[in-house]
Amino acid sequence: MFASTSLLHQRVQLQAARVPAASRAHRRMAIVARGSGRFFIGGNWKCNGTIDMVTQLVKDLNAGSVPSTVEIVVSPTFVHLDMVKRTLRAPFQVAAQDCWVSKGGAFTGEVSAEMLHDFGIPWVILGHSERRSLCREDDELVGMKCEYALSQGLKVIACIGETLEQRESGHMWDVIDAQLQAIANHTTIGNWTNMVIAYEPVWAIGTGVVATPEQAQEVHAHVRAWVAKNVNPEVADTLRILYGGSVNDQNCETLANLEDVDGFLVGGASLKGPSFIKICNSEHKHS
Ligand SMILES: O=C(CO)COP(=O)(O)O
Repeated sequence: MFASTSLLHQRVQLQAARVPAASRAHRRMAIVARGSGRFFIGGNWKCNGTIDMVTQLVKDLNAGSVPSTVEIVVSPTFVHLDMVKRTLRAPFQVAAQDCWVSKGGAFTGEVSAEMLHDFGIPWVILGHSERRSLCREDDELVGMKCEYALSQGLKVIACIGETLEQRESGHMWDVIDAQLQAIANHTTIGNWTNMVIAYEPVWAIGTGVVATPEQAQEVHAHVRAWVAKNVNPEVADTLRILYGGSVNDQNCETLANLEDVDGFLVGGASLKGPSFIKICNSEHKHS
């Protein structure tokens, strides 16, 4: 089910219109030329899984057929991470769901970026809304985490997104801009190629209410325009902006076809192997 269309955002469309954007096809060629998958699918397993369940999920993913043009990264819990990394076949990669903000040491319960790098974990998700709300991670902390993880050679899936209250009260663009600004403050231009941005409206996460194609495209275009204006136009052209929030194997094709949607970050549906494989094939059908 798609959420009802909001009419909030002429400002963004005007802003987006001022920035000469590369076409989707041109953008994807540039992304491929620098060696990345032109479309990106993340599977965020959150705090789920037993050894048996994870073993079966890895088996299902390994048996699936996925296009070589798509970069696919699954993110198990810390305890399952090494097991999944060792048993999942290429092209699947793995990501941690978080890491500590600085060098490891006396920080009970934490896992540092250098430990992940040492284990050969290429990616980390940072700033997920569940960590922002449940663990009180603010914009500045998320920016600092991005900076440290990137400095240790990790690639980052940086999450942003507004709550329903922020959207309905007209504060959504300020919230999104502040989240982007904090990330940009801590990221060198060169490091943006090691980062993807995941737009995950909080009201769509785990609710079954997915953003409408208009809502998703509007925010993705805004994010690209913001990065073009405040970071660098070339960075914006090749930045992969993912949508997350109730993506499933039924709605993924419509969303994958949107101009500024370069992939997904999938929660619940990434725990079901066959569904996730279908989502991994959603963009391929449009190429
Ligand atoms: O939070 C998400 C991915 O990080 C989205 O979760 P759902 O796909 O379960 O809505």
